[in-house]
Amino acid sequence: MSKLGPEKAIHVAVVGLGGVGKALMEQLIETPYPINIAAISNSRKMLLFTDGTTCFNHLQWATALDAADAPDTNLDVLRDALGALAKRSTTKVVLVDNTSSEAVANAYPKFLDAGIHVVTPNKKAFSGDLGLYKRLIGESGSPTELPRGVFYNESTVGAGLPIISTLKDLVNTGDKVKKIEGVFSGTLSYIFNEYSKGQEGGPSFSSVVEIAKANGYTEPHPGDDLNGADVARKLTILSRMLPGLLERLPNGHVDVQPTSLVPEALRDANAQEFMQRLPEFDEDIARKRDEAARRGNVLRYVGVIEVSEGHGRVEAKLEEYPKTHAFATSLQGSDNILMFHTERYGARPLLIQGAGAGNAVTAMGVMSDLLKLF
Ligand SMILES: NC(=O)C1=CN([C@@H]2O[C@H](COP(=O)(O)OP(=O)(O)OC[C@H]3O[C@@H](n4cnc5c(N)ncnc54)[C@H](OP(=O)(O)O)[C@@H]3O)[C@@H](O)[C@H]2O)C=CC1
Ligand SMILES: N[C@@H](CC=O)C(=O)O
Ligand code: NA
Repeated sequence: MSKLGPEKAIHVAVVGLGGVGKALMEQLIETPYPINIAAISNSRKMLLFTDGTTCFNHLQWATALDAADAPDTNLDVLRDALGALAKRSTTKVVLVDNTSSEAVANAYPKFLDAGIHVVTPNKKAFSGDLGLYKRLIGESGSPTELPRGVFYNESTVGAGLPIISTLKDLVNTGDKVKKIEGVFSGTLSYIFNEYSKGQEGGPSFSSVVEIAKANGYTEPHPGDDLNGADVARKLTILSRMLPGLLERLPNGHVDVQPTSLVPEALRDANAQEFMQRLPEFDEDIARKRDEAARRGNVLRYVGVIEVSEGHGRVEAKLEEYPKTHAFATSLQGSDNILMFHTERYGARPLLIQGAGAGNAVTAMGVMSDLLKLF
């Protein structure tokens, strides 16, 4: 329980109020830690409370945003307002990005340079352009007036599960990570956990995808999960944290070519058309499931990162596993399972398992990152 008084309150701007953003607002309202909401925004509207004169009622944020005549969601306006607040405040100012927007991700360096901290479940900045990533980790950039902000991104891999923090701890304490393998997608885990239960006559693939979407596991466009891009992003995020891996990969950078489960005809479909037309392709994937079942196996979508003497490998693929394998027996719902094979955890890997997608658990990871700033 926090004993911190209101004078210790950190200032938090919440950008993105979809599934994760709404769950975060609930946790911000409930928390005993002192937090001032400095701004809220979705893709259409933004409300700023950085001038200290607005009395913001946390409980009515949705009504306030809906009612607002505030069409400006300009990130420079937000950065300037938060930057000014950072200059005059004795406590920290934080941008929380709960979008999957590349535009917001691209703006992080400007926020960090203005002394604003960044907390986010958005994977784009840490898995996209290497130049942007180098700016984020401070390998490039120019001197700043205020001390540079720091970023926390626990929920970018395994939602609230302590994956990023564990990997940081392993690396920072000098352990040598040799291999990370597991099921990295909550959506694909849910889909194959449920789908493998049935055989001929079981649930259709598209109906299971529909439930994963309704449960808040999927990306805003479910094709981003089914084409393996989301797993590839998570593998890239972890790979970039692993000393010595990049130089062992072909061309010196992570280039995951994930197996895609998206039918060719739906490759360019928008989210709505994608979901409408997915049932047309149910038979193709049912055939794969039934063939695996006849061999006594189940389907699982897995990721592997390997670093060995002179060699590196990063892969995302659909594999068959015997029904007795841990990936077949121990996973339920949207579970992720990650195994860290390291020098110290030699004989038996360090294992992390639990819900790897869902609004509440993702918001919990974001919230836990925010609490690191007190
Ligand atoms: N759901 C999960 O289990 C997990 C999600 N994540 C990540 O969390 C993030 C959010 O996911 P989720 O909540 O499911 O997504 P949603 O689609 O439910 O919500 C996204 C929100 O972002 C807003 N938005 C989009 N673009 C902008 C922009 N340029 N400026 C301001 N707001 C914007 C949207 O506005 P509007 O309402 O106007 O459309 C919406 O409120 C994603 O990056 C996802 O990868 C990470 C781990 C797990
Ligand atoms: N869509 C993602 C959400 C978490 O990153 C997943 O299913 O794993
Ligand atoms: Na995590």
